[in-house]
This record gives sequence, C-alpha cells and structure tokens, in this order.
Amino acid sequence: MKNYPTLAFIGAGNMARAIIGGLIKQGYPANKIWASEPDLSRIQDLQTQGLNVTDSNIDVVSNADVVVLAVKPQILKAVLLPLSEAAQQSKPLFISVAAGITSSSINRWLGGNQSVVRCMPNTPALVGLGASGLFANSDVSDEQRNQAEAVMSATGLTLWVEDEQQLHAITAVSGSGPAYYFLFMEAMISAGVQQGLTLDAATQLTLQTAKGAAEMALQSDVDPAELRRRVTSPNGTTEQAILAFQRHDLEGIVADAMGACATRSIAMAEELGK
Ligand SMILES: NC(=O)C1=CN([C@@H]2O[C@H](COP(=O)(O)OP(=O)(O)OC[C@H]3O[C@@H](n4cnc5c(N)ncnc54)[C@H](O)[C@@H]3O)[C@@H](O)[C@H]2O)C=CC1
Ligand SMILES: O=C(O)[C@@H]1CCC=N1
Repeated sequence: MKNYPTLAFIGAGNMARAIIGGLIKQGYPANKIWASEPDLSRIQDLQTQGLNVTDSNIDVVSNADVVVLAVKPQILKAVLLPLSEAAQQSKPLFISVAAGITSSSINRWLGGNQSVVRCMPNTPALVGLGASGLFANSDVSDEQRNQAEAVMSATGLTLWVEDEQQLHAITAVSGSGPAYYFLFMEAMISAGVQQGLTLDAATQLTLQTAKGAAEMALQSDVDPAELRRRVTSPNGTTEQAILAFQRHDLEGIVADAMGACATRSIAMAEELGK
C-alpha cells in the first residue's frame, strides 16, 4: 500500500485486534492507526505498539479516512446514532465487520449518503491468512473501494460480492468457519489423548496435520475429495474412519450447522437492523 489512509477502529476487541495485527505484520504504519474503546485501559497494549488510542468515537470519525466498525452487532445502532453529525461532515469510508447488520441500516443510522463497505472477515487475519467477503454500497467511490481492498487484502484473501445477501453464506463459510476447524482440532486432540498420546503430542500432530492438509489443498490442482481418496487405501485404516463419519452423516451435520449460522445472520439483520 503506497498511501496509507488514516485508519480507525471503533471497538478494539477480538476481530479488530486480528485485523490490526495482520496490518502491522504487513508493514502498515502503527501511527496511522487509531483505536477507540470506552475503557482506555483495555487498549494500553495497542498504545505501546505505537497505535493512537482514544475513548472518543466522534474524534476518530472526524479525523480518519477509513473507520472500521468492530463493535458487537447488538450495540452498533447505539454506537452509530451519536456519530451521524460528525460522519455527515467528514464523510469517511466506513467498513463494518458486524455480523448480520446491513449496509442500509448502517447508512441510515449515520444519517444517509454514507460510503459503507460491509465486510465479513475472520480471525486468521491476525496471521495474514484471513478471508474476507466484501460488499460496497452505491455511495462507495472507486478510490474508497480500492482503500477497503487495500486494508482487508493486507490481512489475507478478499472476495467482493455484488449481492449483499451473499454475506450471510460467507459468514457461514469463512466468518464463523475458523471455529468449526478449531472444534474439529479439539475433538482430534482429545481422541488422540484417549488413545494414549500425551496432550502435547496429540496437539502438535493435530495442528501440523490441519496445516499440512490446508496447504496441500491450496497448492493442489485436484479437489479436496480427490486428495481424501488418495489418503484412503481400500480396506485400510482411513476407510474405517471415513465410514464412521459417514454413519454419523458428517455432511448433513455440517450443512445443518452452516444453515443455522446463516439463519442467525439473517435473523440478526431483522432484529437489530431497525
Ligand atoms: N470474532 C470473530 O471471529 C468475528 C467477529 N466479527 C464481528 O466483529 C465485531 C466485533 O466482534 P468481536 O471482536 O468478536 O467482539 P469483542 O467483544 O471482542 O469486541 C468488541 C469491542 O467493542 C468495544 N466497545 C463496546 N462498546 C463500545 C463503544 N461504545 N465504542 C467503542 N468500542 C466499544 C468492547 O469493549 C470490545 O472491546 C462483531 O460485530 C462481530 O459480528 C466478524 C467476523 C468474525
Ligand atoms: O459469532 C459471531 O457472531 C461472529 C461473526 C462471525 C464470527 N463471529
């Protein structure tokens, strides 16, 4: 990124910190980043890293080129309503990472005619391996679109959608997705320990296997199903494990889980977007 926009985070919790960590690792100057939190003691560590910190959301909206909204969806409306006057004057680009909340709700709470990019990132942004879905409302200029792209691509893969509704599915796949893999890791570690491995050995082997499988799938020119078949020898060991997963309808479980996730995202838009 050549010209670093002044970037501000309203809410510096888990997701904001993952994005900030990814940006800093990519060389984004810490002194071009602001973090706003009601309790400054919670962001002292960010100040130590060279970020600017404040407890005034109005100040950051007035002074930043790009404002990342990273508070919980349940409080987003209450956080934005008092910012509309400052937003109308300074017209920054808003990037919201809040699950469920539509760009039109955000635009309305900010007084209208605001540039809003709605983004669904994920926490692997922290290690530069994030995956973000992005949608721009009609007020977003080409330059602002490039700014949003530059910020989020510093944390990993970006994918723009023209239909905002697709962000529900993106939430189910990649926004919440890391948690599914962590859950699977937890289950594998615990089963490894049950079979007599130490916790340390089971953890190391599970994590390296997850990393190796993901890296191999990324680098391969064949799909994951074919890679799975290549591990599964006829009448061998893997086959028994796969049959056990299939007896429990793993595919159906995953489809149910991701359906529930997207349904919650849609419901949050209705409950919280008014
Ligand atoms: N955690 C995740 O994996 C992902 C989270 N998201 C979205 O990111 C957003 C934040 O989620 P998390 O970081 O997990 O939550 P979090 O609770 O860790 O962070 C929210 C932060 O906002 C701060 N805050 C509360 N009131 C505030 C105010 N008035 N002004 C400024 N800051 C205020 C809180 O002190 C807290 O540090 C949510 O909208 C969530 O839907 C999106 C994708 C993935
Ligand atoms: O669980 C949540 O609501 C947030 C959004 C996607 C991941 N975490």
